[in-house]
Amino acid sequence: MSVAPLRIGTRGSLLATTQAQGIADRLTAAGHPAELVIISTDGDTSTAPVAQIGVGVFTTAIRIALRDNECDVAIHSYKDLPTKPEPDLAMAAVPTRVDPRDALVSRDGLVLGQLPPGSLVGTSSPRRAAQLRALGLGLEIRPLRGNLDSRLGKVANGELDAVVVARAGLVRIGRTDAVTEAIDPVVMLPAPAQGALAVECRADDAELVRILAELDDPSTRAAVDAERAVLATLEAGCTAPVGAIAEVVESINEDGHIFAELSLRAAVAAEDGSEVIRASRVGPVERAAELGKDLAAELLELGAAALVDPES
Ligand SMILES: NCc1[nH]cc(CCC(=O)O)c1CC(=O)O
Repeated sequence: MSVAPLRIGTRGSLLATTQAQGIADRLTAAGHPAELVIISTDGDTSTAPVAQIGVGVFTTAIRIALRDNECDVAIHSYKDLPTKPEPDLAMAAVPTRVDPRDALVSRDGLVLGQLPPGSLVGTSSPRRAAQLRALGLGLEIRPLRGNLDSRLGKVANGELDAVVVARAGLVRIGRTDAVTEAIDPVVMLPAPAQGALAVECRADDAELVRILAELDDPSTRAAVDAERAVLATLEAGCTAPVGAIAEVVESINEDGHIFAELSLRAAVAAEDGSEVIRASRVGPVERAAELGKDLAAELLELGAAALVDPES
């Protein structure tokens, strides 16, 4: 290996650079000095709703930089990655995820159930909007984009009564103080892979694949594989009203032997909140992707296709 530092490609937002610096620090501590390379993505240069810009808005430019050898490693928020496989890139590590739940940030510390009807709640995620509407609380959903600070600022300045964002983002930038409720997945299922990072490199960079593998957390990888298999099977993208969460849980067999299983829950919601289709199952950790695929098939049997793509 050359002695030049590993170049880690990342977006330039506070959230992105914080999470990428965490990976760089771990690599440096393990004897592989690393530095960040900031890459601007369509999601950074456009203020249009993400659902309009299309899939891969936060990730495509970083992957191009990786392919063009402008960086050696790419770090993405895993939930921003399209589900389409990229055979020339290796998912070299999926580090331990942080809390995957969505978080409510409201004025006056109100939790969801305390927000009066008519409260203005900011989110541009169809998944969050649909699940919020399905609660039947009479909340008014308002579009919300921009970096985390500006989103929180809209609550602080009174423009909105509350916003819903990924709790993981607030954890990473040290703003968990702002959270008024970590929303239980029974109330709102997070986006598939929320709170997880994707660490990619070129698939033919065998030595780097081996080095990055040290950052991998197999339980997080299994959970994310199951959640994203739901999304891929439903042929839904990162802006679809699809939520999923998987967790490795301990089970016990008849001989008293303790073993790990993967527990997966998923939901598809109508954007107007009129319907939410839910399903869940538990299966072997080694069969994470099949578990997700099977669960998606069940959701489709229950009528999910019409909710994922209302035109169909
Ligand atoms: N592009 C949005 C995005 N991508 C990843 C995160 C949060 C952190 C994560 O899920 O790892 C966010 C912000 C949000 O949803 O509030």
